[in-house]
Amino acid sequence: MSYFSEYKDLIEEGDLALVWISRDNIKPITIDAKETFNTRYGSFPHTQMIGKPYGSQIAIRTKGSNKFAFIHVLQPTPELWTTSLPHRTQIVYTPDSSYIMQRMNCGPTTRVIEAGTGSGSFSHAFARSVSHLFSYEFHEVRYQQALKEFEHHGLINRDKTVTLTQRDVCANGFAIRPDDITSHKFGEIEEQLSINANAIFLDLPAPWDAIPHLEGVISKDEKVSLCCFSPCIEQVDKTIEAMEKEGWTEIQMVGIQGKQYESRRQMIRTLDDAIERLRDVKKRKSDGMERRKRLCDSVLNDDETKATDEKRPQTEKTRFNPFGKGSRVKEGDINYKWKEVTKVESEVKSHTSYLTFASKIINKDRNERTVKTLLEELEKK
Ligand SMILES: C[S@@+](CC[C@H](N)C(=O)[O-])C[C@H]1O[C@@H](n2cnc3c(N)ncnc32)[C@H](O)[C@@H]1O
Repeated sequence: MSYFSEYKDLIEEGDLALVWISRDNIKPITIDAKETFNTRYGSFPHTQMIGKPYGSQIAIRTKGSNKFAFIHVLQPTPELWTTSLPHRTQIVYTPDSSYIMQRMNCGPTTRVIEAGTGSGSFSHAFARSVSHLFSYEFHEVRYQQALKEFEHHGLINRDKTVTLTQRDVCANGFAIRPDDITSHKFGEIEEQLSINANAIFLDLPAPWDAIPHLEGVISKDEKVSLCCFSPCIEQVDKTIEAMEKEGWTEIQMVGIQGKQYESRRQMIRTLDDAIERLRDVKKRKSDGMERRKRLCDSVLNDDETKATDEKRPQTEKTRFNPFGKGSRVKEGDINYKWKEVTKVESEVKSHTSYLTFASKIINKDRNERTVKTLLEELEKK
């Protein structure tokens, strides 16, 4: 099965599962009854996970203490995989990949070319949504690792969602033939794979060398979208030059700036609360001054015992104070009033590259028959 596009309820032997330790710490594991997942908080035998529903919390008592350590076992998604995958290269993160896919109108009929495959982060997102992904990687070891991973994850399956090919696309283009190193199994009379791509994503150091090779492998009868992912503005400049030379239009460069928005509850504080708080501050100030004066007097009078034994006056400090100090109240406590607020991260994290988009329509002839059929269908509605 494809772990990334099909859902299942229960955790089973042999499954690829993602262990959520914290937001920044997610680890992929293959469920095996003989294995144990070790963390610095404790060890979790896989047998405790098997048979439980995905999303379950697994808790263990930590060694030498009465506390609990826990993890959550999740089903893989392309988004979670992006945050947990083994990095073989720089990768494309979800804020960029989701934007790119919607800009290129990716859907169940899209045939995508992706180069290079790298760590396969974007490949997993494409594979879930599109009709077919043709992914190219020229580095032999990275190609082999990606092939093994895609097979294990069910991306190269009977429906052949993904075709992975070892190729330098800048030097040799995108056409796939029987003597190429590729995951595609050629039939006896098949001479060349029909690619007919309508979306192309290039994450390469020199996309301008790959762009001239696209003409022969893209769809001729529909609008084709292209996106190049480049960290430097000089690369953008050279890419745009190549796009214009090769007849690509609607060129636009975009940068994604992502921020995390956290939803939380904030206690509603009234004017009475504010007045009470000011009274409390004033009282504690005068109590403190008096105590200090008494302490000085007793030291001057050499009355040390009295000074140390003197009990501190009771203040309102330990009572709940809606302005922060005092006893803590759990967020959402039903004894207090709350409102929903949004906390925004101050830092912008997701900008890793410039995204240069373009489009091309090769065959601009109006197909009168198709237009007539479409208009007739519209009229019927
Ligand atoms: C930054 S990584 C791609 C990361 C990928 N987008 C991801 O999300 O995991 C770039 C990859 O392109 C490959 N590459 C560079 N030049 C290439 C070329 N001319 N043909 C094919 N692959 C190439 C590199 O080996 C590298 O693995």
